[in-house]
Amino acid sequence: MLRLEHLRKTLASFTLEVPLLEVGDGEILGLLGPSGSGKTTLLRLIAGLEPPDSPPPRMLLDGVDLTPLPPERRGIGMVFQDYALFPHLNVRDNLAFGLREARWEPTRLQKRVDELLELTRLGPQAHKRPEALSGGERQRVALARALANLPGVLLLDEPLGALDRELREGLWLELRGLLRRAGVLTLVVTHDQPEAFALADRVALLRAGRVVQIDTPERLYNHPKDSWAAAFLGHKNLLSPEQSRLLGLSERPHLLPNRALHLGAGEPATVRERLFLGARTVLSLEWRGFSLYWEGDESQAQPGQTVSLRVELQQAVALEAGPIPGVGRG
Ligand SMILES: Nc1ncnc2c1ncn2[C@@H]1O[C@H](COP(=O)(O)OP(=O)(O)OP(=O)(O)O)[C@@H](O)[C@H]1O
Repeated sequence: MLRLEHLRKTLASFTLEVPLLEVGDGEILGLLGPSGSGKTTLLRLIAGLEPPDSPPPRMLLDGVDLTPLPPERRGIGMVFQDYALFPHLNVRDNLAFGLREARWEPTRLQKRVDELLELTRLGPQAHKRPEALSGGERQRVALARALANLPGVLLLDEPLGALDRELREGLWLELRGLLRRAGVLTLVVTHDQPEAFALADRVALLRAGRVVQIDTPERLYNHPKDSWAAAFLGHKNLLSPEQSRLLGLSERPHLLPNRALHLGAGEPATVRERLFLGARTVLSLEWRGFSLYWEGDESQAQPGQTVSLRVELQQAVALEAGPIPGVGRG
């Protein structure tokens, strides 16, 4: 288990402050937050690439404090966005490199490389150099190399960031499966909400150097803490305290999740805009003077038409006050 206590780092006007963070054995924790929220700084502190502020924190890995140890003695594997593979070495030698440096005995080393090729299903590519690999294959080599020396913790910084959107989505299943098979406690940084949800067992949401909420993807999405978290996680229908009151809810911010909105058998709503996104259709609706977004499998409703909308207000989720205003009125 990894347990961080009283971790603090100031960089110019930015401060990262993590009073307590625990990650379980074999757990994949996603670090999700906007640009500049401190995700990379947190990884760098754990890896020992950045010194923490004093008084020194405690960073316990299975009870051993990593804080005084240099990076190479922390038992941490890292994958950066650019993968940093050795271009002149084939896949097998890229994987063997660190093990040779660590003076692994040759038979044990070859066995470990074979295991890694099997784990990452890179056997057929073993004799190719990085230039002859696809983006996804390079990413797997980088991951295999980070796992080579049996690290206690794996740190992934935007591991799919070098790949384009469609390829990234295709690799979520593969990467998730690979991490599961590897069974190593992993922290994975991403600024992409679906990616964090797809890869992680739990997600820590960072804002301005603080972990504002940490939970399973489902609970985080269904019960964001405040309006900021709800908006960052992709929710569109946020009500201000005043709007909540007008709808008969308590006078605090609320989230109307998509499951609360049903087309058919309700009150009239005017379609302002319709977006067809392939698997989903999005409608921007005006209902009782509120702007609401509906999202579903299909709707043929066109801008200017009136549809019937049923809003289940009992599904509204109460939020703490946050900086994002509610949905537009009028
Ligand atoms: N060496 C440094 N000196 C001064 N400020 C720094 C330094 N490194 C990072 N920062 C600042 O610390 C803050 C957090 O940076 P960090 O890279 O951890 O954020 P991030 O969440 O990983 O962002 P991104 O998603 O853009 O990579 C930013 O405001 C950044 O400008």
